[in-house]
Amino acid sequence: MSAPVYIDIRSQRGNFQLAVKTFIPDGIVGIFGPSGSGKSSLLKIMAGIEHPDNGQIIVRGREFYNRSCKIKVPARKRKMGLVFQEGRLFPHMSIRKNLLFGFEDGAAIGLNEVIDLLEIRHLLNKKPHQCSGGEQQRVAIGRMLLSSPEVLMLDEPFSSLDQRLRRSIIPYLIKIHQKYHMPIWVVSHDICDLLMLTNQLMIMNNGQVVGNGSYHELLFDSLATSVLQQEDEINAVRLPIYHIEQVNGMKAYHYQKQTSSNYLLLDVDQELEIGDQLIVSISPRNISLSLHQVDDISTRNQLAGEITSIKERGKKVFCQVDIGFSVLVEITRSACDKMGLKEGMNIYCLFKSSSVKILSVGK
Ligand SMILES: Nc1ncnc2c1ncn2[C@@H]1O[C@H](COP(=O)(O)OP(=O)(O)OP(=O)(O)O)[C@@H](O)[C@H]1O
Repeated sequence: MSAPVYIDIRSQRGNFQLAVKTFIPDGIVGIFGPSGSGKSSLLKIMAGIEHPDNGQIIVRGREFYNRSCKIKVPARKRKMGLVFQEGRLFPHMSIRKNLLFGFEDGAAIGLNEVIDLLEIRHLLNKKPHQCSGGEQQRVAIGRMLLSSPEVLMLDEPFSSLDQRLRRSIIPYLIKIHQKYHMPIWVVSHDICDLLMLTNQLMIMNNGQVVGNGSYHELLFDSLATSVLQQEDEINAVRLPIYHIEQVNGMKAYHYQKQTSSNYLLLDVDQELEIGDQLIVSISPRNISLSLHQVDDISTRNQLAGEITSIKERGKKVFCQVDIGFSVLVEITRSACDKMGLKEGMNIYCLFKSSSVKILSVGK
């Protein structure tokens, strides 16, 4: 649709040097890296709140910064919407007034649209302190949307909230992206939070971008691995529910539009409906591979797929398998050799219903 983002900047702040040279694609991008790696500094520079010492920034064809050409577009003209961790709502103003702050007539996104999208109508007459942390986050995002940003940037939008609350914002971010096709960049310390939103990650370390790509690619990238190795590998996937049926006394959730024998058998407390967007996680260690379906076994989920890649990470071997979505499966080298696993082979992924965690359910 539009050109992605090009950044080539250097910035010295005391002992810390930010030296970033990268492209950022459209879509939702998760920015991950240890504390002090420069994530917030980068977002502030992109927003125009701070400026680098030199370099160039181009966003969707517009040059925001070019030291040699003396271009320095001010923050208010950039339309880079940066939402801070704590939301920064005005405490003395009602939620309605907070939302309308910065809203200009003729803005691309209307007030009612934002109120409905973020489900905040019941909050309009309240003050920020009368809203929960999650509600305040939604209002802060709503206020930013009303300023018609071209890119929505969220700096640790989840970290002041407990896990359940902070994850409640994720379906709203997905809805924003689906509705407005707006690039969204999210900084988080929690890789699982990011993977609930997107597979596309940018990894930062010591002021540099050390990886930019899909989580599955980055897991096997030697530079990005220096950061990702601190984390357990995880499959976190977003699945739409297209059809629900009863199979052997359990509910089977079909996640592919076309008819398929692949479905998830899940232990779910809440009532799920067709059209729901389910975000689930499963550890690569909890999935087994089999060359055939296995009848006399208690493992209920046996999903047919194709091995798309086999890669090593330290002493571990990971198969990436397409079962209608891409999953990583951790196996031993000896199992891989004994089964003669190869890319392109048909395979079954076996896992217990109880090993699938439901992270979020949204519409
Ligand atoms: N204005 C400044 N003057 C001096 N040093 C600064 C300034 N701003 C940031 N820094 C330093 O830059 C480094 C990167 O900070 P930054 O906040 O960008 O990291 P971060 O990756 O967002 O960290 P966190 O995840 O903890 O928020 C830190 O060492 C910080 O102390």
